Amino acid sequence: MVENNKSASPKRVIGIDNLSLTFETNDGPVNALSDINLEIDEGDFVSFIGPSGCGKTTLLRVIADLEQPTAGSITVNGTSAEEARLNRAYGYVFQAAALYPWRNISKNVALPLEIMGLSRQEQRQRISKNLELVNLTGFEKKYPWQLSGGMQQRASIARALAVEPALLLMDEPFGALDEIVRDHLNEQLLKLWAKTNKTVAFVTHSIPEAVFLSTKIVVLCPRPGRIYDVIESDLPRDRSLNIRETPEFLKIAHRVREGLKAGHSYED
Ligand SMILES: Nc1ncnc2c1ncn2[C@@H]1O[C@H](COP(=O)(O)OP(=O)(O)OP(=O)(O)O)[C@@H](O)[C@H]1O
Repeated sequence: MVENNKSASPKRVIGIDNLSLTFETNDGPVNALSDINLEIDEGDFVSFIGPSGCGKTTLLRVIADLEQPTAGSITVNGTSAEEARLNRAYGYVFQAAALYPWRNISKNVALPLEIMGLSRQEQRQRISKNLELVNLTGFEKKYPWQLSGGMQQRASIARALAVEPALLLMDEPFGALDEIVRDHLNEQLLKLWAKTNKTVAFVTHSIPEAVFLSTKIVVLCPRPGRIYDVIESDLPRDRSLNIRETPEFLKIAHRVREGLKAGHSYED
């Protein structure tokens, strides 16, 4: 019998069931995440948006196995989060580019590849392929401080991509950049996503950024950190920045804003 591997339903990349995480602190317990249920499929671009302290970073860190839930369960790429981490199933991009100043761009991208023990030739191939993906070909020998903030962030994305993960975890990668640079990088990121078919989990504080980038928007609210709304976007996957003026875009942005307002205490 010929096995048909093509299933109608997409592959589940992240499955989160009744997950909670409480930090024990000197001031008592902090319920960073409470009863989270979420499914993310292959090729999804999912944004997490919510006020400060609602658990966005903690959720990303749980997916990355950098924090352990106190209740519930999580699978990443069909395995435990720990196994996924050991299998290098994800690349992680932080808010600050976190490049090593004493290494040039090429050597920064090479770092995880050196740790993986790849041959020099394989390292060279991956460096050149991924710098090309983020439009940094020609900047291999430059040091981080010789590049703009946006270019540094692109270099850190290239470094995350170089391990060839199926999943990209991005924690406010463009939060510190001005709006025009951010717009440009948003467009580039969408193109890169379309080209590579990665699954992306993306933390942001920006409503337009979340709506522009995502296939699914998860609105969180704090104390305890929980999901308030999950919005499946019906915008076409192939989009340009002009889409932000359309009624369809504004409708989704409105729903996100309403969710944020409902979960906001304004005490902070
Ligand atoms: N290691 C930790 N120990 C104790 N409490 C923590 C720890 N990490 C996070 N918290 C608390 O958990 C809650 C969620 O924090 P988290 O950083 O995930 O929020 P966030 O939504 O990412 O916030 P921001 O938008 O400001 O980055 C906060 O109340 C925070 O103070």
